[in-house]
Amino acid sequence: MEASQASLAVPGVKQVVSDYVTLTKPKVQLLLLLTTITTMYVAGDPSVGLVAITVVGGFLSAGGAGAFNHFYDRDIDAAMPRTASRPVPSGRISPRAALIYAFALQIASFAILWSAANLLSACLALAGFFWYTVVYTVWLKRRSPQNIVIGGAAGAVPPLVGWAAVTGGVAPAALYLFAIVFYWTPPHFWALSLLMKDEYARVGVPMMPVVHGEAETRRQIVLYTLLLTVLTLLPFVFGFFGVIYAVFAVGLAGAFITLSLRLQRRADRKSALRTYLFSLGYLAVLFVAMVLDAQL
Ligand code: HEM
Ligand SMILES: CC(C)=CCC/C(C)=C/CC/C(C)=C/COP(=O)(O)OP(=O)(O)O
Repeated sequence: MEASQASLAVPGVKQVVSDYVTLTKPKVQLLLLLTTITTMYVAGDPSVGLVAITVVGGFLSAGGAGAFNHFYDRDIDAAMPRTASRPVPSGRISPRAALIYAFALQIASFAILWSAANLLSACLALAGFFWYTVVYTVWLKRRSPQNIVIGGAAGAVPPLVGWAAVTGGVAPAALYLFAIVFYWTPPHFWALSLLMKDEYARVGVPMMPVVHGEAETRRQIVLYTLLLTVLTLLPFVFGFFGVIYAVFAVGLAGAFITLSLRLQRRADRKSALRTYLFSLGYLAVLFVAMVLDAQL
């Protein structure tokens, strides 16, 4: 009896490991790291070892940032059904442990990137960590509907980390890749926020549909998708990428614009979900297309 009570109270090793992995937002990491890896092959001809080290460093930094977000947002996460069962609000991991873990991961990231890649890539990852934790999570998320636009810059840092790891610098082309993720983030998140509006409203987080309404959010999604389209075509116009990239960029942009216009016209949840899901594939395919273009 006592033993079974103890096993109820103390989470098993599997649960603990799974919770600490959850703190790093692993699914989001897959796409963040895809942009890092593909950028590395656009920037040059990195060794497999350097790519592996950069992936580990990037994972630790973004994972630390995710853990900090779980720590800081535990009050609002506890009040939203989507997030209530996360490790910290559900009590399986203490806030203190999550905070220590967050900084430990970022310190490990800095040490690994600095020693095995270079100081610039380590500093850029640290800047991404700072932007996502302090600027987005602490400062803007609960204050302004522009939280995604400004705070979203953190998620655009991984290509800079990858570029710096390979070349030791940040060329204008790397800033293009940064800008692409930067302009992609608002349509990605705002489409999803249309589905989560009531939850955000309940906890007082001023996301776009809560503050400016759903119609304005759908309009902004179309606007940013158009800006993103122009931006993604510029590298072709300036000769940085060739025809392979252009074919993918035009095809992807056509589909993204079609979906965002349909979302505006139909104003239903299904279209919002489709636009959000497409945004994930859009970014992945666009970055892979860059590698194909650069290598073929
Ligand atoms: C401020 C910027 C961003 C915000 C607020 C945001 C927000 C979200 C939210 C709320 C979800 C729903 C799933 C969840 O609850 O975790 C999500 C999913 C996702 N996001 Fe973002 N996102 C941002 C930027 C990015 C960036 C830069 C990337 C990668 C380049 C990314 C990749 C993903 C992926 C892959 C998913 C799907 C994860 C899953 O299926 O659980 N996001 N995002
Ligand atoms: C280089 C570096 C360190 C980059 C870090 C970038 C990073 C971790 C981006 C994650 C984006 C994301 C999932 C935001 C959701 O936060 P949210 O708090 O709005 O969503 P939630 O309500 O699901 O917690």
